[in-house]
Amino acid sequence: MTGRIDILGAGAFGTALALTYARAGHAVTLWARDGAEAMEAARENARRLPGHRFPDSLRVTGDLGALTADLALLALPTQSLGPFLSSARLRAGTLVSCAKGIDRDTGLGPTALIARHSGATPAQLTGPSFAVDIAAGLPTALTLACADDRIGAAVQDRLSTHHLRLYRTTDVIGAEMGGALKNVVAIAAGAVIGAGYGDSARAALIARGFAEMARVARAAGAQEATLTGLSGLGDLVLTCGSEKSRNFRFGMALARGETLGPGVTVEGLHTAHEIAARGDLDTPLADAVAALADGRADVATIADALLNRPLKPE
Ligand SMILES: NC(=O)c1ccc[n+]([C@@H]2O[C@H](COP(=O)([O-])OP(=O)(O)OC[C@H]3O[C@@H](n4cnc5c(N)ncnc54)[C@H](O)[C@@H]3O)[C@@H](O)[C@H]2O)c1
Ligand SMILES: O=P(O)(O)OC[C@H](O)CO
Repeated sequence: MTGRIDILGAGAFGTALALTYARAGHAVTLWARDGAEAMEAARENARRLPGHRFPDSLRVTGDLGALTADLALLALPTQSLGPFLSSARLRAGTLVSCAKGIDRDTGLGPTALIARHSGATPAQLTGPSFAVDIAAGLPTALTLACADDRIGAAVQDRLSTHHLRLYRTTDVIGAEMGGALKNVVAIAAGAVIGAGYGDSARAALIARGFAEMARVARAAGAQEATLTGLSGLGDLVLTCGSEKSRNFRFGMALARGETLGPGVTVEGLHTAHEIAARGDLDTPLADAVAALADGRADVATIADALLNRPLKPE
């Protein structure tokens, strides 16, 4: 079934989804905070996702009033969501967040922010997916999480395409936590590779990182099965294993004393700080990523400290 879909946020991911749904026959309106007119004229997002011409059924606007679909996707970075939602007063019946993080001001995930700031039904779209892969039309599987399973099933149906297959869950917390926490582990994995510790060390870090993800997510109320699915383990494997990931590249750069260019979205940095600041659980990797990013310790010191903790059962 095709229809109208609004997408808010014309970064790499919002643009990739807009291309996907416009190609599938939906009438898509993509809202951009900056540069809407230039994108509409060029029929391309040259800054965030170059090389993909917009289909005729994709329209770009800078006017929030032009958004009238009953289903809207929010493709903004997590830390922007709260301020944006509180001022935007969106009308859509269902708002699907694509953000992978935890809001540092409130400690809330994206769907709780939607519920706090709008009357819409909140849902979360998450899982292993690089914007460039989706834009290229490569096969991709994601998780659509919605507490209301009837609405979730309808959204799953509408947002699945031939190449983009959506699975569904009502475990919104699990899906959100998997997406947020895998970014922290990806930064650590990037640091391991950047420091030259090798693939075996990265595999160990991924496994221990997954144990830490499960600990934090369970404490937040997530179901175990969600964490071993696309939104947890699936996205962890992708993000820790590819230099296409900004979180992974950020970790590599940290280990090498380099920086990424300005304006690069690195969600895991905020999530690491949020988890480390809570201090209520055993989270050595989140603590390490926060310390590394703040310049409080270097990779060698952190690796020594992690390796020399008391031995324990797995
Ligand atoms: N890029 C990917 O491959 C990918 C894949 C899956 C999920 N995501 C998630 O999608 C979210 C967005 O990532 P992205 O890759 O599109 O980021 P991006 O850096 O490419 O773009 C972010 C966009 O958000 C806009 N923006 C930022 N703050 C804003 C505000 N306050 N109001 C309005 N617009 C604002 C920017 O102008 C920019 O267009 C992140 O949470 C990310 O984890 C990204
Ligand atoms: O580039 P990253 O690190 O934000 O990762 C993008 C997606 O979350 C991968 O699923």
